[in-house]
Amino acid sequence: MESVIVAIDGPSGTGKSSTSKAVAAKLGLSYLDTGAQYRAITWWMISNGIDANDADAVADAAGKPVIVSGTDPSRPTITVDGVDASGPIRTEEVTSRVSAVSAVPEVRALITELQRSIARGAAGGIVVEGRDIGTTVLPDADLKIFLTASPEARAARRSGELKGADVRATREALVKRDAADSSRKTSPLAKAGDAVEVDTTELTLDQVIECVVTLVEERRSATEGTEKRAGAK
Ligand SMILES: Nc1ncnc2c1ncn2[C@@H]1O[C@H](COP(=O)(O)OP(=O)(O)O)[C@@H](O)[C@H]1O
Ligand SMILES: Nc1ccn([C@@H]2O[C@H](COP(=O)(O)OP(=O)(O)O)[C@@H](O)[C@H]2O)c(=O)n1
Repeated sequence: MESVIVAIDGPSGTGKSSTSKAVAAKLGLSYLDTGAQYRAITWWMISNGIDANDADAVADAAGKPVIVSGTDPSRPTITVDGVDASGPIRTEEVTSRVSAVSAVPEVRALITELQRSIARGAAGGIVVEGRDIGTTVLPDADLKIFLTASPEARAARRSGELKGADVRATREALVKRDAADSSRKTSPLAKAGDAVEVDTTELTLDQVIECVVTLVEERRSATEGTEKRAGAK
């Protein structure tokens, strides 16, 4: 297989970003954080005075910001209208509004198209992480992984990142965001039927990375075997 497309989905704090970046770096693949794109469009809406809960206003403005994602796993970047957005997209304000903005079908249609064109352009292969990559964005991905972990483990990981954050409040915010992401009409957070589910609750990050690298390598050698047999016919 010349290039491999890996889709990694799952709720917040399951280890998607850390795992995807490390796997891409180890295997020489590109990397795309689709959550960062939804965060970027949400940041633009807030900066331009558009109410995230006003779906019509969000839909009308969705085509205005120009979002560009850099796909080097050792240095992922994101800009909005040429401005570095990597810091501002991680604020509490963006986190609390991103589910509303990302539920708007016009937003999803635009961002999904952007994601597909980035994946098509990644000649050596790519790891794409998000919520609907295996189900909607790249249903023909070579390998689909669905990461899970208990809400307690996920909240502990997240509050470890946000220094001083209360674990209970973090857990509540996270469960609320998962519920919104899983229940929206357009392309909800869901496990694809053919995805491999990995429960990371009791695993270290290194173990999760190793597990996914092994799955990619297995998939690659299985496909190469099939390609060789087809070529020999
Ligand atoms: N298996 C794991 N065990 C412990 N901590 C982890 C594990 N996987 C990820 N983390 C940590 O949890 C936090 C959230 O991980 P991240 O990759 O951002 O998750 P997601 O992208 O799914 O929201 C990070 O600080 C990361 O280092
Ligand atoms: N493919 C995706 C990725 C993210 N999202 C939305 O973007 C939000 C932020 O995603 P993220 O991956 O940055 O979230 P974290 O789990 O890293 O906090 C999610 O809560 C979803 O609302 C989405 O709808 N579809």
